[in-house]
Amino acid sequence: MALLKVEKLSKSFSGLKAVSNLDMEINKGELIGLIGPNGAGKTTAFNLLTGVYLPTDGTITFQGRKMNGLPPYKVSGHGIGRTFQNIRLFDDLTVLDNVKIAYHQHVSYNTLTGILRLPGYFKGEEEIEEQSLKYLKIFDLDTKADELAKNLPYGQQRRLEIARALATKPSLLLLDEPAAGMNPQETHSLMELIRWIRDEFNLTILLIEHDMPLVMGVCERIYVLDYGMVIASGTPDEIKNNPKVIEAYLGEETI
Ligand SMILES: Nc1ncnc2c1ncn2[C@@H]1O[C@H](COP(=O)(O)OP(=O)(O)OP(=O)(O)O)[C@@H](O)[C@H]1O
Repeated sequence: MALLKVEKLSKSFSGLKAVSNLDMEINKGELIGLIGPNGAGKTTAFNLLTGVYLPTDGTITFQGRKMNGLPPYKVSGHGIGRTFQNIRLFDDLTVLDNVKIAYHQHVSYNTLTGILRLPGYFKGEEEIEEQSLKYLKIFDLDTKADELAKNLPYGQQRRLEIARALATKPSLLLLDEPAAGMNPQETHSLMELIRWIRDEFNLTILLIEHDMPLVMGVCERIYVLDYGMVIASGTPDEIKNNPKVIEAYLGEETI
């Protein structure tokens, strides 16, 4: 059974079909790319998958459960985590607090324990801090734990967003242009990191990206959207050589 099955998923904005009849099947452990020109519907697809938008039509099935109509916090609770194209950190909180906030929903102490500050509460807080630092270390951000998020360079903010998404303990992680604004060296190490977190955390990853070396280097399969529709899907080699994709997106120079 596919981990994520998307059938005939559509979303219209006052007549504009942003996503149209999208079919997609992703198996556990896969690393999948979603590419296409600007305005093709990629971010809208992510917003549908995470409950930000209600589909106009179609179904989303995740781990055998229908996800249509669930609000974002419930989708996240079921194990779909994401990052955003426009970084959405809490700018005026520290790097550590940005991760702690995400981790909070997974620690088991009840409200009364929290209100009364019983020993279980402190154990919970300690555990959150320890785990959050662990995530920061993975992304080489542990030495920045006490800095304000807004003071980090752009590439580090992007890594912090991924760390925060991981702290929600997803089984499916959606990354929206993780390499945007990164230099080639940062992009290369991000590519290795994405592979590593997939293996280390048993993740399935779907990523939107315009950086073709990253997509082609890291993804096992790729879906290509154009005007909201899938125009091709396949391995990086199949996609690179697909005339429709070359015409709509990649351009002749990539052949
Ligand atoms: N909330 C909205 N209201 C109206 N139109 C929208 C909304 N969100 C997206 N659109 C439109 O839907 C289409 C798809 O947009 P979307 O952002 O999903 O594309 P994209 O493939 O992610 O593009 P990019 O690569 O530039 O991020 C575009 O024409 C966009 O203007």
